Amino acid sequence: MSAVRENGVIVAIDGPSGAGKSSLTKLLARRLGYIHIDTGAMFRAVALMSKRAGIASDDDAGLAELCRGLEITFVRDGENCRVLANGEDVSREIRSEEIGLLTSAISARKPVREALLIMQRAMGAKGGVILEGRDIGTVVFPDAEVKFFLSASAEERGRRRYLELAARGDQATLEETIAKVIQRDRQDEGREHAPLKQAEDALPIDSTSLSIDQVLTVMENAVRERLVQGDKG
Ligand SMILES: Nc1ncnc2c1ncn2[C@@H]1O[C@H](COP(=O)(O)OP(=O)(O)O)[C@@H](O)[C@H]1O
Ligand SMILES: Nc1ccn([C@H]2C[C@H](O)[C@@H](COP(=O)(O)OP(=O)(O)O)O2)c(=O)n1
Repeated sequence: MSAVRENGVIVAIDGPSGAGKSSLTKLLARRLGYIHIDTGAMFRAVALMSKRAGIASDDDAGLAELCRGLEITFVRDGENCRVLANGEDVSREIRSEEIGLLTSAISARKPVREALLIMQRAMGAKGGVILEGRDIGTVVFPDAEVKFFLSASAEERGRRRYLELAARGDQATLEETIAKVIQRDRQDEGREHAPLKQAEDALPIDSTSLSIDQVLTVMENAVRERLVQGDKG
């Protein structure tokens, strides 16, 4: 175990939509016995609750009020993790394409980022966690012991998302899906607050031509090497 923090190290996995963050975080957390924190799901939960409350995506005062009264928790469900918003399981509802697009707008608002930043730091401060998102290694935990920036070509990420949507019966075409991925990239990279970008000390992994297992091996080796370093003090 690392001598760095109480429960182990903090691992940050940042990257654009469809790069493989959720898949790899889930597998790596299982390998290491770490907690998986899906920060994207937290932003999605805020987006869902704002939609239900009729709060516009640019109503910063309304969004700040909403976040003050919102408790987001993760509950292990066998191999999976349920996302609860004020005790309600919203795991499925937050995954719709509509909520995904709304989340991209909501996540650009400063009050939302400030509120979730406090929650994310409280969840991960003791270590033994893997957080996936857009700004983990740059804003949430700039002192994270291990940082990855996981990417892939827009075409490959669109293809992966297209296969996912098709498996859910969604009729979107491959071309439409690639275009949406590129649109989300632009929004996530171009926003003023905590834009998507690679931390200077992050290990870049381009998964365009790598399998999930190949990426997992690279990540696990990097974390275990850091744990050994930590034990040496
Ligand atoms: N290296 C890879 N090769 C092939 N498919 C992948 C790879 N990484 C992820 N996928 C698949 O791509 C889709 C999106 O992966 P996901 O982990 O949800 O990405 P993100 O969380 O970065 O949006 C999933 O269906 C996943 O199984
Ligand atoms: N730490 C984070 C995580 C997600 N976001 C934004 C970026 C995305 O547009 C939405 C949804 O993130 P999510 O990771 O669920 O989306 P993908 O699975 O990557 O398509 O939230 C963010 O701004 N900061």
